Amino acid sequence: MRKQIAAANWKMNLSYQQAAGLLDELLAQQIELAPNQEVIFAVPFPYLAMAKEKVAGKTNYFVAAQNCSDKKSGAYTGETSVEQLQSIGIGHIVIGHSERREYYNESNAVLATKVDLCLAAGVTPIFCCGEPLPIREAETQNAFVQQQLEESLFHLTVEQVSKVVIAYEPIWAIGTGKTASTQQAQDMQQHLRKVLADKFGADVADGISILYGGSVKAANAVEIFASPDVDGGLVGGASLQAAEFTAIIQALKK
Ligand SMILES: O=C(CO)COP(=O)(O)O
Repeated sequence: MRKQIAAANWKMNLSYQQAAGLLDELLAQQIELAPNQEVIFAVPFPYLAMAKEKVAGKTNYFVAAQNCSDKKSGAYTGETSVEQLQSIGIGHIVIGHSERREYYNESNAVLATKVDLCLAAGVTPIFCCGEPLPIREAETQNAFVQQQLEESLFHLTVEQVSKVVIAYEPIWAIGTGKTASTQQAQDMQQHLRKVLADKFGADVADGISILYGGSVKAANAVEIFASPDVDGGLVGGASLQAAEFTAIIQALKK
């Protein structure tokens, strides 16, 4: 079975002390993960080293950055490169979250470059995609999200794309409490897997983990994760609560 992943996206939340305390509380549960299960904490840049230290030695627990530069290196004040993140042991980076696409104008082309930089450095990109509400209301979501994959991932080789984790996050479900229905999530993720199969072959598509994100909670995680094409979740608000995120981890398919 492909990897089942519970990924926490803390976004720009928590003080250092709160972040350290949350990790201590979560890790103290000593949740045993099955060989195909992973937990990833996507934490703000200043907390990466601390988080790495706390998950050290815990099998299948990882720390991710929430972004990276689309430049390899150089005079880009304030930016952080993939290679700098890799050099401190960061092996996963969230790429193209809808908040970065919206607030920082990250295009599919820029995101393709970021994916390339991740793969060149041996870092796993967690590639985010998803439609805004008007697209959903127009019922053109499949074409919209398919285009995001086509423009950012379809230049990859079979070997490269097999290393990508995808997170489908309908923008209208992010932070709203209005979770996509289980059917809506499954329909889209099944469509994305078919699109990937048509391009890269069924075996490769079947091996790619596709997460759902958008108001995942302890109360809905079991139902959402049970769908055949949902391989876990990328979780915002609920990941800031130890009890919530513990339940979400425990909802992963084995
Ligand atoms: O953006 C998200 C995760 O990346 C989802 O956020 P919420 O879980 O708060 O809806």
